[in-house]
This record gives sequence, structure tokens and C-alpha cells, in this order.
Amino acid sequence: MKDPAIKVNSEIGKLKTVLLKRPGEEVENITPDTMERLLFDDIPFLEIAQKEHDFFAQTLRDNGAETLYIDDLAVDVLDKDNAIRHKFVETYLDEAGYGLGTTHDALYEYLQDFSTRDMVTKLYAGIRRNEFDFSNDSLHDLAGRDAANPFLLDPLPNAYFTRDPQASMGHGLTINHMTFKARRPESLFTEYVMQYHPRFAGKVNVWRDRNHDTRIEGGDELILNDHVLAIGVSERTSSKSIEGLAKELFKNSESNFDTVVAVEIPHNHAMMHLDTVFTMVNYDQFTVFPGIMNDEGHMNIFIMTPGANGTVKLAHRTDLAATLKEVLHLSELDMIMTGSGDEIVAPREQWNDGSNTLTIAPGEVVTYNRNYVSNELLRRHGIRVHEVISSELSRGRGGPRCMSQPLWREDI
Ligand SMILES: NC(=[NH2+])NCCC[C@H](N)C(=O)O
Repeated sequence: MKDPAIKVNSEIGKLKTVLLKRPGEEVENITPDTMERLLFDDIPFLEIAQKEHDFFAQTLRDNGAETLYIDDLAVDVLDKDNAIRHKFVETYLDEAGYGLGTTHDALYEYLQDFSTRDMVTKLYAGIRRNEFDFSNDSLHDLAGRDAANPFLLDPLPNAYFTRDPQASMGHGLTINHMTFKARRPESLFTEYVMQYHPRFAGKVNVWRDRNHDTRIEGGDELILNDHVLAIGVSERTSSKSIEGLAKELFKNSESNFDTVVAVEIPHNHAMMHLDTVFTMVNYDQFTVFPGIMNDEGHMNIFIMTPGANGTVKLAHRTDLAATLKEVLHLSELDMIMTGSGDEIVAPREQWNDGSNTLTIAPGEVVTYNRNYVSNELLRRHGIRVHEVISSELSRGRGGPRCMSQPLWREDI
């Protein structure tokens, strides 16, 4: 049987194909002044970040996964048809605020001189204001905050977190309208790959595209099984997006999803996505950061199911473990606390993505080596842990699940 273009019906099925992006110049094109806006907490050392990412990718390949790189796929698409390349560049410049005028023309001409590979690399890395000569007659570019930005086109340092610009679910995906400007261009690459690359064109469902004005990011989108999703209501995903996605999935005859568990989490940078505080590591085992529950262990949770005439029924819950048992029909389950729930270790390891595990098969995960307390606890709960090196990668505030977008998992 041919490999599926996209087939992801769980968080834990054996990982067969995964989408990655190797960190490039973009992670060093961050400055102290732009770090916060670009969603980083420090400036990684590129050479080491690349070595760490190569180690991560090799770990996945050594365990049976095919690794695809989004920039390679984008080059395949943009290189084969000048009209597609033209439309992509025009859209990219328009979304960056250069729809027309001298800056648009200068940037377009500058990019024309690049090979497709070099153009894609350059777009990820960013284009500096002083990289080429042109007579700029735009007040917008010459005065105010934008003039202080050393880049005409911002670098995309978060691109190695391929979890977020899209989310595979079933035989399709969401292509996401991301929350912050710093990340929005990332999903344009996804859109073109899914629409034009022969591996995906005409073979995948787009459950929600990036042209909505409400925000959603893949770190919030968890595929609990072939008909149940958990989606975080978070700093990065709005309840409106979740409602819109649920209605589409419930009405689309090609979707098997009939239950969405909306889980409200604190809205802050450390816990920007649900997968920074909660992941599924086995049929009945989960990691969870205790700081997302109140003193009584409660949260704000809604089970969403199809109602009459295309509406969505809501059932309110407050206990995460009980809700998971209910929707997954589990008699028992095991919630493995980040950092053993210790008041110092738990927040430290959550900050460095101790709960952001990537499950590569039921009961088998990839984690950051720096989260040694969480890793030891996972092993004590019978989980097989592959540790990857992480000192530079973790400065971007994302872990192994963030750095990976499954395209095919074996069914469980
Ligand atoms: N799925 C995730 N937890 N992704 C982490 C993304 C980190 C990135 N710096 C951002 O703020 O967007």
C-alpha cells in the first residue's frame, strides 16, 4: 500500500514520517532588542543548535521515522513553476507590509536574483535593511519604529518549531493563522507545499486554512485518538478558532472527529501552548505540569460534540483526568507530573519543556536531556525515554514535540 500523504490518528502511534526544519541563520539574526518580539528568551549559538537538531533528527530516523524538511519541500514547489514562485513572493511581501511601492519592487528584484534554494534560505534568515542599495521613498520605512528594525523582512527563528504552523489530524491538517506577526509567514510555506507539492497536492484535507482572522497554533492541537482531539485555549489559540474547527470537523463527511476537548490553560509565554504542559505518552499515560490546575486540582474544560443543525454541544468539566477517562473510555490512567511535581523542579523543567515530550511509539518518547528529573520519573512509570541534547535548542522555548510535525503515524 502507498504511504499516506498525511495520516495521523493519535499522539502515540509509531512515528513513520515527520516534518522538520533545521535551524539556520535566522536563529542568530536575533538581537537583544528584537528577542522578545521574535519570541525567544536568548540568542542560540547556531553551530551547536544545528548539531543538536541533527542529533534529534537522527534519533527519529534511527527509530524508524522518515524525516522531511519544510524548506526542501518548499524549494521543490517554488523551483518547478515560475508562476507559483511569483505568487508566493508577492504574497510573502504583501503579508510583510510591502504590497506595493519602491520597497516592494526592490525586494522583489533582489529575490529574483537568487536560486530558489537560496531565496528560501534567505526568506527564513531575513533580509537586512542595508543588504542592498535602493532609494527608499517610504516614510513607513524611514521613520518610526520600523526604521529602527535592522531587517526589512524579519528572520523566522521559530521555524524549527514545525509543530505550530500546521497540525496534522486524520487525513488532513489545519494550516494555521498564527498569533504573532513573528511567526505568520511560516504557514505560508505550508500552504504552498500542501497545495502544489506532488506528495500532498490533492491528497490532503485542509480542515481550516490560514486565511481566518482568528488564531490557532499546532502546539495546542493534540490528536488523542481517531475521533477525539484536545485543543488548548491558550495565549496562541482562541476559543473562536476551536469552535470554527470543531464545526468543520463535525460536518465534513471526510472527518472522523466527533469530540473536541477544549482545555483552558494559563495565557503566558512559558505555557504558550497546551503541549508545553500536557502530552500523551501511552494509551493511558500522560505528562502534565501541575501548575495548570487550581488549588483544588480543577481547570476549565469543555467537551464539544455535534449538536442539532450544525451546532456544537458543550459539556463543562473541571477535572482533566476524569475528562480524559470519559472521552477515551479509560477505567484508569496515569498522569506523570513534570519534575515530579516538586515546587522548584516542576516550574524549572516546564520552562525547559520537560512536559513537551514527542511520543514515537506507545510508551516510547523523545525528551530533552536537561530535564533529568522528569526523564527519570517517566522511566519509573515504564516509559522508554530517548534523550536528546538541548542546551541551544531550548533557548527558543520549545521541546521535541514543538520541533516536529508528524505526517504519518501507524494507527493504534
Ligand atoms: N508547540 C510548542 N510548544 N511550540 C513552542 C514554540 C516556541 C516559540 N518561541 C514561540 O513562542 O512560538
